[in-house]
Amino acid sequence: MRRWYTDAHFVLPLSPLPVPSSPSAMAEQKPLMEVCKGINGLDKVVLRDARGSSAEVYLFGGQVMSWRNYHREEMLFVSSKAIFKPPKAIRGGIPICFPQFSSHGSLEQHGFARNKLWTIDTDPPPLPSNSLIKAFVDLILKPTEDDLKHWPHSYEFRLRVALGPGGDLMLTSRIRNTNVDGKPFTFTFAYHTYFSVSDISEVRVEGLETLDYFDNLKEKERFTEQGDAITFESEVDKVYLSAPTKIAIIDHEKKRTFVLHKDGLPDAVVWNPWDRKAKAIPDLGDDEYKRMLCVEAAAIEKPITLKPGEEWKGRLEISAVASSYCSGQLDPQKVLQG
Ligand SMILES: O=P(O)(O)OC[C@H]1O[C@H](O)[C@H](O)[C@@H](O)[C@@H]1O
Repeated sequence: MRRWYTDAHFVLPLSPLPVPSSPSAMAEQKPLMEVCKGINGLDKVVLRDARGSSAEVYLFGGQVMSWRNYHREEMLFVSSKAIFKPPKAIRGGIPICFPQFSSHGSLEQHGFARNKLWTIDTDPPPLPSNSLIKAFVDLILKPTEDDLKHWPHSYEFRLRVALGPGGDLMLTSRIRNTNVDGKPFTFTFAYHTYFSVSDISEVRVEGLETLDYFDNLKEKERFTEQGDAITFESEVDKVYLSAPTKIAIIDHEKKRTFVLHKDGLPDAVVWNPWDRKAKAIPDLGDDEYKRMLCVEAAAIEKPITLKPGEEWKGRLEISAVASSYCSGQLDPQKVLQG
């Protein structure tokens, strides 16, 4: 594998560059993976595939901040008031909640991973030879001496962000216990994904019907969801337990369906702050709750425990498909072929 480094730029072709279809396509051809400056000079990695989909990952937070389809349409929501000043977490994209989801423990809300500067692994493990992935980056987070004072565990967290065939966004987290004192550690986790939606009142979530959930708005009391797809008309903050591996977010107005495929992440959080809470969140516009929905693949109810040397893996794949989507049909392949 070849690599180029310059002071301002770091470019890593992951496979032979695609053959452009025309001279203008040739002029537009850009590297599949590039490191450059984002908002407020923060470093970001840009991934692109040959057909024009892309993803942007900020090293601060290891946070995916953009995911665009072939038509260059943005799939993720980022608040217009988002603050890009470490160590404040950025409101939007896909913050990583680790080693604690929400306030389920003694650490700061959602743990510290979203407030840390991650590094790029310049020599990542290779993709499997049969992989269809065209562009990817591996980010790594390890504790500093100072971090160990707050959470006394050594770990290596490797986050792989990839663009799959069809422009899907693929996130793989591998967390390894590297403690040398023989001690296990326990954590909870979420991919806190902010989806961009046309109008929250026109959105339906399928796949969570009849599940049990903890309602964060009712002191985490346990309830059972009714049989209908989930729709939105007020604040929602629920942790659905043992959710299926596939969940669909159907945006009627945009005629778009997001299909989430999760693995190693049993739970799913659904959050929309609605009008009153949106006004109380300083880095969210008053009306922006209408254009966002968080559906978060997570491991919360049963925290993960790792002994030294053990590794945990949690994967999320998201595809965005045109909604000729049939209700109740959660297989993205069928949707694409339909
Ligand atoms: O404001 P943040 O710390 O980013 O948290 C935003 C939201 O995250 C999750 O979805 C939680 O379930 C909510 O209770 C929380 O309000």
